[in-house]
Amino acid sequence: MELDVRTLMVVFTVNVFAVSLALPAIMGWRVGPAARQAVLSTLLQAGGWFFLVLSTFWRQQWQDQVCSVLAMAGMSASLVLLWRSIGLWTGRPQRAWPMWTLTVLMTLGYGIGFENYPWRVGLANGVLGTQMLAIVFAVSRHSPATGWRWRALIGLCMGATATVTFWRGILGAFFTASYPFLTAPHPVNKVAALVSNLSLVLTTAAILMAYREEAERELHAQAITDDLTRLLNRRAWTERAEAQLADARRYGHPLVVVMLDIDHFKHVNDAHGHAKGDHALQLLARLLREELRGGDLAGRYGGEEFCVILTHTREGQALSFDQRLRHCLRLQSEQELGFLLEYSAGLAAQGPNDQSLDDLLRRADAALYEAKRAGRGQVVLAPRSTVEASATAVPA
Ligand SMILES: Nc1nc2c(ncn2[C@@H]2O[C@H](COP(=O)(O)OP(=O)(O)OP(=O)(O)O)[C@@H](O)[C@H]2O)c(=O)[nH]1
Repeated sequence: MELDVRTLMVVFTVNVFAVSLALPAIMGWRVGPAARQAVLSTLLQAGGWFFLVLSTFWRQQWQDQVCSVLAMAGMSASLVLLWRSIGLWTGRPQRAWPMWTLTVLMTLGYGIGFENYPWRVGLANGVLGTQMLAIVFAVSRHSPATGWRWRALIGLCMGATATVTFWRGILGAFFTASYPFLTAPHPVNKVAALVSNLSLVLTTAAILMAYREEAERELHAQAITDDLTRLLNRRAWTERAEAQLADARRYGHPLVVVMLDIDHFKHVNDAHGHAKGDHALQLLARLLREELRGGDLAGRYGGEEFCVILTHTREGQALSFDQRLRHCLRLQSEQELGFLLEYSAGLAAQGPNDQSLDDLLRRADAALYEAKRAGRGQVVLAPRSTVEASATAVPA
């Protein structure tokens, strides 16, 4: 069977164009930056190949030079964009200027030295192959938040394409007589065309997998996050808090639950408007995030009520946390909201009688009620045992 290299290149170009139209049609237009750059990458690849095929109709004429330069620029830029989208998807974006610099220098060097065949073929393939290896490196870096399948697919495709690209570059630069032009029926050209076609199919599948993974991650984040404050919502907080509590019981480390509720919040809404009320909730959520340590857990429990788990923490440290938060809220609320915002808090340290999170929450809630009843703007520590707690607790 005789494979015609130019025909394979034309088929490939048509396929890349089809993919660059199909991807946005499948993903939609309102996608994140990673997916957008991946789509743009296929579009540039299609453009690059279009000019490459076009260039083969005018060998060694000025049209060949213009089309080839555009082809190299498009292909190289396409690789940079794919590399960038992988950085975003894996949560490890890198500075892009070295890659862009390579693209610009290669395009310039290629255009200026076009008459020198070994130079231009060696340079272009060397740089393109290097950029492909950068992609292989990007997908092979440890990224626990992303699946390995799509990364492995891209790594495989780019590894194979880089191999034929370097092979072509070495032939062009050092064995020019055996590799006279791009569409010559040389094995490297046939293999390159086949590898490119195969790699396009698999890379497209990998891009769609990465996109689906991103969409799933976003959906999950939305499902566990409170829209207004960006803290965990009640269900997610409860789930995680139960796990924290189980850990604390298993390893015997101290843990404190804090329930806090903004004081006179109805008045905040009535006097300053609902938007200001929302801003107040966001302010307290932000300060909570800033004041908490890594393993601690804050969530919006409902309306103007928040719940916090302080791990490896005893009552004294929890009281210091409350003092810090209270102090920051006083300062920031005057500055940002234009009025003083305060909260009441109930604090319950895990004791031997607490069988579940519900027990702890009940005691913290009773203490919060006490704080409200005692005049607000203060913290109350729940008595340690559930028996004592039920004695002081007043139904909320
Ligand atoms: N702006 C805003 N207000 C909310 C939100 N969720 C609940 N609220 C309001 O929070 C207010 C809570 O009022 P109350 O339960 O009477 O509590 P309070 O006025 O803070 O009184 P105390 O807790 O006893 O100090 C209600 O007016 C709710 O409408 C929200 O997401 N945004």
